[in-house]
Amino acid sequence: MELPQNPFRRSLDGNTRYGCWAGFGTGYATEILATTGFDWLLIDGEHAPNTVPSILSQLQAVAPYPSAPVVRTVNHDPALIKQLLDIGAQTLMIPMVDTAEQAARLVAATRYPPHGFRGVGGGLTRATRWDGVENYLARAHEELCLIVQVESRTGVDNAEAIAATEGVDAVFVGPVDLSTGVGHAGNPNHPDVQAMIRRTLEATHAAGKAAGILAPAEADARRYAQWGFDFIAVGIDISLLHQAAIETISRYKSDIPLPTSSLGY
Ligand SMILES: O=C(O)C(=O)C[C@H](O)[C@@H](O)CO
Repeated sequence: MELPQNPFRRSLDGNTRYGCWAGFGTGYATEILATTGFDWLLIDGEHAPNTVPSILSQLQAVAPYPSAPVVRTVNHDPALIKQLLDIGAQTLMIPMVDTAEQAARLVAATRYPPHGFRGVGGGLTRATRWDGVENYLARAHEELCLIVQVESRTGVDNAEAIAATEGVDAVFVGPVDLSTGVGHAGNPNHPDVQAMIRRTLEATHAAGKAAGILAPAEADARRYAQWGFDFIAVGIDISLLHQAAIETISRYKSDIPLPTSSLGY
């Protein structure tokens, strides 16, 4: 069979693509999201209770739907990256990338020798459809998409070099970690943080790469779309359930405390 296409990579055509964080860690919940019209879904292996098997079940659950899966790793471990690629993740988001050297090593972790050091799983893997994909070893990289997260002052300072790293396809700003790391905890809208976000966006576009960001508050998402962000996560499933539950019960009970965050995290 032909190498499966990567719908996320192919969707990055200059139009803003809207996504949702998938944080429940189950195929059942992520499949529900996949039926609702989001362009892409972030299966979060960093902060959600996910493991390689739970990510596999979510990839299988969303496969029939148009929402493209993006898998976020918990760290930079090449062994974990190998496992996630082997179960068929084609788009990876890696958190906390501060330097071009880190970015280059992450690229190498996704490529087979001589272009990198990914180990060969061959017929054991869903990625190769159990050895059914023709020329997988030579062609796998064509349908991979590597997104690195810039979410520190150092990362912003190095944004040009990170974005220009060959094999990096996109840069995703982590507004919560960035704002917290520079002394504005929970306030990505602080002018200093907004300037850092804009700088990262411009550096990414100057390198010819796509830029993404998380913005659950509608005003933020609309502003970032206007700035030219290519993909924006406009919701977090956990927060959507939490908010809807509170709104529902507070129609019947007057003593329910309303959510304090206006950012929607
Ligand atoms: O720093 C950020 O912003 C992110 O990387 C996203 C957070 O990790 C997200 O889990 C907040 O809910």
